[in-house]
Amino acid sequence: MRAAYPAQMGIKPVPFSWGAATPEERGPVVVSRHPNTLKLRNAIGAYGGSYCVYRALAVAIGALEPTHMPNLFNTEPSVKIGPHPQWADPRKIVSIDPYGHVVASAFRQQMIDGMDIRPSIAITKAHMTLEEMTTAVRQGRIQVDGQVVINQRGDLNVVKAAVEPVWYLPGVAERFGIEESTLRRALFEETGGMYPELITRSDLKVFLPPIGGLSVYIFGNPAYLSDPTKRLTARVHDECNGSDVFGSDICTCRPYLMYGIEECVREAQQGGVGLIVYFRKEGRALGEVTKYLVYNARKRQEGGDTAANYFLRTEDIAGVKDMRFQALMPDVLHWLGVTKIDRFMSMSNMKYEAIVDAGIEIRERCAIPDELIPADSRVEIEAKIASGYFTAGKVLTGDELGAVKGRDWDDITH
Ligand SMILES: Nc1nc2c(ncn2[C@@H]2O[C@H](COP(=O)(O)OP(=O)(O)OP(=O)(O)O)[C@@H](O)[C@H]2O)c(=O)[nH]1
Ligand SMILES: [Zn+2]
Repeated sequence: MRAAYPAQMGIKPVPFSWGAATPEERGPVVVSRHPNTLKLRNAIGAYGGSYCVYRALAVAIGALEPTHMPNLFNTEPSVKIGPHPQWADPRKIVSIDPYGHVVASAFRQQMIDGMDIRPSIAITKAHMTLEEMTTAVRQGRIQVDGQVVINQRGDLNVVKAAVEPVWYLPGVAERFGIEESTLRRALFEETGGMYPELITRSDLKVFLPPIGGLSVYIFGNPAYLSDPTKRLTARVHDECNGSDVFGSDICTCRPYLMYGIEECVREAQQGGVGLIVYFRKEGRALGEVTKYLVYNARKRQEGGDTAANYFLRTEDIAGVKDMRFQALMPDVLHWLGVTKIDRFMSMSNMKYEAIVDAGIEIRERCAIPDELIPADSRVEIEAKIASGYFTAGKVLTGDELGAVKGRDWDDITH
């Protein structure tokens, strides 16, 4: 039987030095409670982000052997990313493991010796078919070149990566200007006391939090991302399932994402490279339940759903208007070796400031074109612009904001 709190005796965490220049000097992130690894753990939490809970369920019902170790044969990255100088700076990357994709090769010997070490990043390649790209090709906005756009249907050739969070707690605390102990206490409390080691094992500095990660989509040659002589168009997007997947018209999320992809494709076809980073931070990281509660409150508001009240309603319910904390977001750009972005497909001042604060130059900010904004999402976009989002146009105030109204629920007949 595996003890919940193993005796301290014999505990010998694998040496680990965040921000080291090579994976060998840095050491592997060892978090598994596999019997071979239990006493060697140098991190808190579990592999797999939020999916560790499903793994628990699989073990609980007997569908998965708790001692199963992955066979990583042939799972290596489809393209080489890095190493980049940013990886050797303990301050530049604090929320992902820059060596997360080279685990199988860098720590081969440890794995042969029986250690349970897992990649936190996987890099593959794919084709993707999107209705908007099919239309772009049909309307002649985008040409088929056989490389980036591979056929008349507008199918795209991409390299993509999945990245799970790996937090270096002193670095995360420093990024937000707080004490590490304050961060550890809040993480312990707000996860229902789920990770006692946050409090009891201050020697363990790495935490794999049970949250969603991010996906990276690269259009064109991935090596160009870190080449300052090549142009880069990029969009960083936070998940909005209702719009991104299901086409809800209350916000601009999918139209902006698709516009970003089209511009990435265009950049890649002109000899540069395109990048989309997609974060699992639903509803500004407040979650979809909060988001829908806000939608209800907005639509039932006396005087209608107006831009003037947009953020107030969110704050009433969630206590804050945003929990995405973009300060950690640029880590993935450092991982990719990005030093400047030529065209940034976003109006968000929070994303912009986080990237510029991380020392990455943004040369041009590109707003979503007016014709792509669904009527009901005027409320959102005008409220965002009034709160500081980038625009080349007019910033509405006072009564003007109150006059921007969304669709009434009365219009919905069922
Ligand atoms: N809580 C809440 N979240 C929303 C609402 N509408 C959209 N969202 C979320 O807001 C986030 C929007 O992220 P992005 O599409 O990256 O856009 P942005 O950060 O606002 O800025 P841009 O880059 O200019 O598009 C996503 O996490 C959405 O799920 C809303 O009414 N309430
Ligand atoms: Zn949205």
